[in-house]
Amino acid sequence: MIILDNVTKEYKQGHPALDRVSLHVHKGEFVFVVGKSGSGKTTLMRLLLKEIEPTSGRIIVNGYDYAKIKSRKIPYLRRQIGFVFQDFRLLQDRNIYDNVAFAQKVVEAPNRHMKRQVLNVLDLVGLADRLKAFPGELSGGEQQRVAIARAMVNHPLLLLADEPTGNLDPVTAREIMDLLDQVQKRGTTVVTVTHNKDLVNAMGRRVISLEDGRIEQDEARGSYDI
Ligand SMILES: Nc1ncnc2c1ncn2[C@@H]1O[C@H](COP(=O)(O)OP(=O)(O)OP(=O)(O)O)[C@@H](O)[C@H]1O
Repeated sequence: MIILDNVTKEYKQGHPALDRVSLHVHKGEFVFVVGKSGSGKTTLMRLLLKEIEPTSGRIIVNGYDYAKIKSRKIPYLRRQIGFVFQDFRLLQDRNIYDNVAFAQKVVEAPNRHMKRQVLNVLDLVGLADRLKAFPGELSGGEQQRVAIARAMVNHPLLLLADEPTGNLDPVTAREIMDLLDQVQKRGTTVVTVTHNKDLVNAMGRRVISLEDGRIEQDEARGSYDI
């Protein structure tokens, strides 16, 4: 699903944010990426989203070689990747239904499927009864559920989450992590950047630790003990 081969990203010459990182993530895996501030976690996510280009090395996601992909194919690639951010990034002037439906419209899904799919994912995240609410009327945890529903509505093969629980209390954070766990159980590969040691240690999943742009540890049922 994800192959990184000797990937380096230098924003400024001589200071690699990622330094010769090689990594394989299999289809359907759940992976945590941990590490101190500045260790390169967000850079890794941005490379996987093809928001930025590596300075050197090779990135292949779902069979797409990022160096070779034609620009007209990039929308197809992005359609297969959902993402969730710490600050939710919902459209404040749209209701919950429209926030999720908007992701569908972006990929020009046929209208007759749209409504059913939106309702399905909102049901999955437990918000089927809040369709008409606006983001400002929801708690942080509920807003993150909407963001996850939006990320899932196109049935992505890969879900990238950058600090999805960073703004949430511990109980809500656990609920969001359990939701990502369900997303993975439905077949989506999930890569989650987090600083939340308790959750990483509770979930017993693969943990990739970055330090100064390099992979320090990569453990199948890892813990977070930096
Ligand atoms: N756009 C940019 N231009 C220049 N340097 C950058 C840029 N983005 C990140 N960096 C640098 O790259 C390094 C890695 O940053 P990155 O944001 O990937 O770290 P991080 O592990 O996500 O940190 P945090 O946990 O604080 O979000 C840091 O030294 C950072 O200052």
